[in-house]
Amino acid sequence: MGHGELRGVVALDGPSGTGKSSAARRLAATLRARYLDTGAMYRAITLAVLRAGVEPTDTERVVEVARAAKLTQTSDPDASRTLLDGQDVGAEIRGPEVTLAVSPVSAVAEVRELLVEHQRAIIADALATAGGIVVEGRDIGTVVAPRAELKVYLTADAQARAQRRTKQDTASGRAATVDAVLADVQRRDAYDSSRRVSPLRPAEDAVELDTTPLDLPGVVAALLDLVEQRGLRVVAVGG
Ligand SMILES: Nc1ncnc2c1ncn2[C@@H]1O[C@H](COP(=O)(O)OP(=O)(O)O)[C@@H](O)[C@H]1O
Ligand SMILES: Nc1ccn([C@H]2C[C@H](O)[C@@H](COP(=O)(O)OP(=O)(O)O)O2)c(=O)n1
Repeated sequence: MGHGELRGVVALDGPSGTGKSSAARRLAATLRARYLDTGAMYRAITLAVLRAGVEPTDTERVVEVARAAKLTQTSDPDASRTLLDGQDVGAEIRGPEVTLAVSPVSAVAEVRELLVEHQRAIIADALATAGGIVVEGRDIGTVVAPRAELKVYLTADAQARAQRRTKQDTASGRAATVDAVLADVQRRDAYDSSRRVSPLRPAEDAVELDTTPLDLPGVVAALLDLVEQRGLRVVAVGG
């Protein structure tokens, strides 16, 4: 596989609805780099927990399920897929049942250890094969890739984030009101920021980017600027 135009790791963190997934995917596609959605991995383990009939707060059994689950996360920005025990669960992991249960599951230290190890292996492989990867989540700059060449922490007003999510849910056929989505966004923000293990917070050396006044192309352009300023964009010679 040929090398793309990104050298190294771009870490994108931030709360729900700030545009991490969409911006990371577009940035990676533009730079012909790899893309890793770590939230999808926590969601897939959460789906496995629900399918096993285990309570998301039953830490011991959650860890057993996480250990037994066969999780595959692909890193192609144009076809990022999540497979659980061989089955594509991309749609199901975005549903309300998983969204409701994902915070307690992702607060379990052993679950995080397993997934962080898996994520680091995907990153190492991407660096070897494509030269660069954009990784998004909550703890990429702080825990998963603390030596990332660029760390960006995305923020946006809760109201703006709830509006974006509501539009997205409606478009994918899930009924949602802005108020209900706002309550969910705030509940998860509080939970993810206050958990003991790897809480959501910006790395000390992260650049903060407030996306409230920006549209998606605007966010991607700002990220591309940062990539170029750091000298991480190389123009491939001969493809
Ligand atoms: N800057 C933006 N302005 C308007 N809508 C946006 C912006 N960034 C993302 N969106 C939309 O908001 C929704 C949530 O974005 P997503 O990338 O999934 O956020 P995150 O990964 O941070 O939760 C998506 O429907 C996306 O298209
Ligand atoms: N690196 C990560 C990524 C996600 N998580 C947790 C916290 C989030 O509430 C869930 C779901 O993440 P995801 O990015 O898919 O969620 P949103 O797209 O923001 O709704 O997983 C995490 O703890 N660490």
